[in-house]
Amino acid sequence: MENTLEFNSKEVKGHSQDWSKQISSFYKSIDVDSDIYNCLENLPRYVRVVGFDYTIINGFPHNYNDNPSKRLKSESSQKIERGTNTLEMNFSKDTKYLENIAKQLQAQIHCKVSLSPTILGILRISDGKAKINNTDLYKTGKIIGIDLSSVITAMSLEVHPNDHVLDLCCAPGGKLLLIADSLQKNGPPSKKSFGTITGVDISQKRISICQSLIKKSNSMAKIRVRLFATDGTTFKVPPPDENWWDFNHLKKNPPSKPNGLQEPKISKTESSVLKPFFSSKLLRNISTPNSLANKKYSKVLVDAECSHDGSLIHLEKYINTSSGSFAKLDDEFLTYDRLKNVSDLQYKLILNGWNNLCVDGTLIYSTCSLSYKQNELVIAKFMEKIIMDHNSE
Ligand SMILES: C[S@@+](CC[C@H](N)C(=O)[O-])C[C@H]1O[C@@H](n2cnc3c(N)ncnc32)[C@H](O)[C@@H]1O
Repeated sequence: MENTLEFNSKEVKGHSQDWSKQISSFYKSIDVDSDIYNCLENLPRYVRVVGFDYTIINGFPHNYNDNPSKRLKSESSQKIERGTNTLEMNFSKDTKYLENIAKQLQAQIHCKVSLSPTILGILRISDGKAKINNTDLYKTGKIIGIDLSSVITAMSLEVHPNDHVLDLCCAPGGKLLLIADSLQKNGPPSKKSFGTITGVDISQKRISICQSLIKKSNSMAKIRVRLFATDGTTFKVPPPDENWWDFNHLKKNPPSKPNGLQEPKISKTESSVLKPFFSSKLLRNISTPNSLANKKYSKVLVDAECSHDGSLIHLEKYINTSSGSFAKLDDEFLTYDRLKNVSDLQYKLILNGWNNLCVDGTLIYSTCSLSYKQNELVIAKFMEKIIMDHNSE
């Protein structure tokens, strides 16, 4: 099916009403409710309670009228399958804690806050425009804003505490921080929990925001994070040694040069020459032995740059603020040149994500666009390439 939105973006630029009609018909053609923008007025928003092991409650999706608190109390513990592990969750203890945070938040922002009926650890704020930045809970890093779809994307990686995760387009870092928390679910780093997350983003400004969010976070999981401000299409730094967290191991195997960094030899994005933009002290001090130069990540997330047409909250910001309009959205995100190049960029990002992924690893590709050109067609081109490469080996 053709993506009318992108093919016609040049013609509709500056004609916001046409564009709005056009996006509606585009959604209709892919079986998305064509009235999708009519609900822009009453969207809820979501926040994540930092430090949880985010768990889908009894499968997904759920009836939104369900009462999660009541249901969770009646099923005080539940076995959850996570990869090859079965985890026992104590819902009633978690629910009490979450209800308490929801109550505090409600008192601070003066609108209804409830537990998400689908994912334990997520709170639903009835008013999508409610601001959380001035609340104590946000300032002390106990909650962080996130879309429900972002939570589901990050959870789809099914991270295990020993996974080394690569997030190739990480800023501002909502998914990265959630994944870090999931790595921490068995407690501090150890032999059984040495997982890390490496975030990469090309935008210095956005990665600085990511760094601030990490610093603000109340979660110990930030010890597992390192960030690189560089191009995700060529990034090639291996994951850390599995003893990175062990001071004694470090003492016995000190890095050969300060910070384990060597003079650039090949390219700026090559292994062992690229300096992290941010990392915990332990992760910064590791040296990458030559034997690990070809080591790869067990999980890769490519949350690619896109046209943002599927993000209703994002669109609402453009349309319902005094300076906003569909035309502004066109100018900033849907220009012909941007759309022409974005699917090439997406293809290069997913291909490099694949090159950084170990055998039997998991790669998730996501966008906040509903367009075929940026989703199905990128995946098809990528699959074609890896099948061809495989056959010619
Ligand atoms: C959809 S946003 C990522 C959102 C992020 N994963 C999160 O959960 O907060 C896409 C990001 O891709 C970044 N980006 C664009 N081109 C890139 C490239 N060549 N390499 C790495 N990052 C890139 C943008 O700067 C932007 O921050």
